[in-house]
Amino acid sequence: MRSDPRKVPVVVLAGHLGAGKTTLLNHLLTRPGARVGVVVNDFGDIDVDAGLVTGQIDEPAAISGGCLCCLPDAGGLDDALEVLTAPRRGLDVVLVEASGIADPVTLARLVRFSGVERVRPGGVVDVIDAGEHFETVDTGADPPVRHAAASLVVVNKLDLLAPDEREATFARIGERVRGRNPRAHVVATDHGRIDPDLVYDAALDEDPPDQLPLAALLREERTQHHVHADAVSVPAQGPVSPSRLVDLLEDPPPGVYRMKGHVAVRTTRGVRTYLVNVVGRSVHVASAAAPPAGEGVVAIGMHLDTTAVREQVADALATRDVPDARGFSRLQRHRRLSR
Ligand SMILES: Nc1nc2c(ncn2[C@@H]2O[C@H](COP(=O)(O)OP(=O)(O)OP(=O)(O)O)[C@@H](O)[C@H]2O)c(=O)[nH]1
Repeated sequence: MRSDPRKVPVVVLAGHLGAGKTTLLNHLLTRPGARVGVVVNDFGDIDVDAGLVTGQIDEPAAISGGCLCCLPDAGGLDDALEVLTAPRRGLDVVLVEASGIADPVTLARLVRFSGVERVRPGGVVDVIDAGEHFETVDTGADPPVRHAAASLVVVNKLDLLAPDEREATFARIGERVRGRNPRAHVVATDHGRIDPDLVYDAALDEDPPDQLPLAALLREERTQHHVHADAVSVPAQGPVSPSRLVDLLEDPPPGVYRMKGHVAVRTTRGVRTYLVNVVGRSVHVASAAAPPAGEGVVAIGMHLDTTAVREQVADALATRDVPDARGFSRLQRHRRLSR
């Protein structure tokens, strides 16, 4: 059976917190020629990811405030897909970037059973943080169920491993993925730099035949629910103290695995804005333009004491509108190391 050309493939970009989904998405959007629509699911209340999507699209449809698979009615996913698959838009593909806590099996199901007529399931791309995978995702005796949902597995961040560990780690992840899903395509990369055709070609696949694990999983009545995660979003009211900010980034509140957001700092040459990212133990700081919706940080983790986390993050983001040379040089050091 050939696919209906009037339908638009919808590809889910999944991956654990901070694995590199937004980075991969931005890489895909640099491909000239493809007309791509984007849906971004930010788990916190601040649209950090939506603000970071760059490239040749009008504007991403942002679904924030919770994880897609937990929000009632999938949090408006069908509404976004209805708009993006409208024939007058003429899109070749729609990419849905899920929050880092979303379960790929549930996401695949949301697309498969979407009420939108012009949607065609285009597969699941699962981004893996090569350095953290065996600490965060693949921690049991059996390979994780999520591997069954992926049509393409992108083993990312290999640059963060020692050169002599890369091949073995990639092979080990591939073996575990194929333990669940012999058909999954597994690629190695860093910074999401994969051939975009891999994603778009995955989108050309017909529906998987019934014997495939995904089809069976999708038929199951009970969906797999992810471990409950909490997000604490704290807006900043003005420039912050770089010393306190760096203290926060280097030593996040207990249970916080992921932090991201924009912050501004007063320097002797004016106010500078930074994009900050924490994933596990790694801290990434980059210069950024001031976000239209204002600065702020989202902290995400499992079983958080949200009141304590909020207080700690708010303390670190308290306004301090005077230059602090020592703090600034600590922040700049992180920025240099992040390049
Ligand atoms: N060194 C290195 N850093 C990377 C790579 N890919 C992404 N990063 C960095 O990792 C951090 C998280 O990347 P994102 O693309 O925001 O990850 P994400 O999966 O979208 O994050 P969530 O949506 O919060 O789950 C950022 O600081 C990226 O610059 C990589 O391959 N190597």
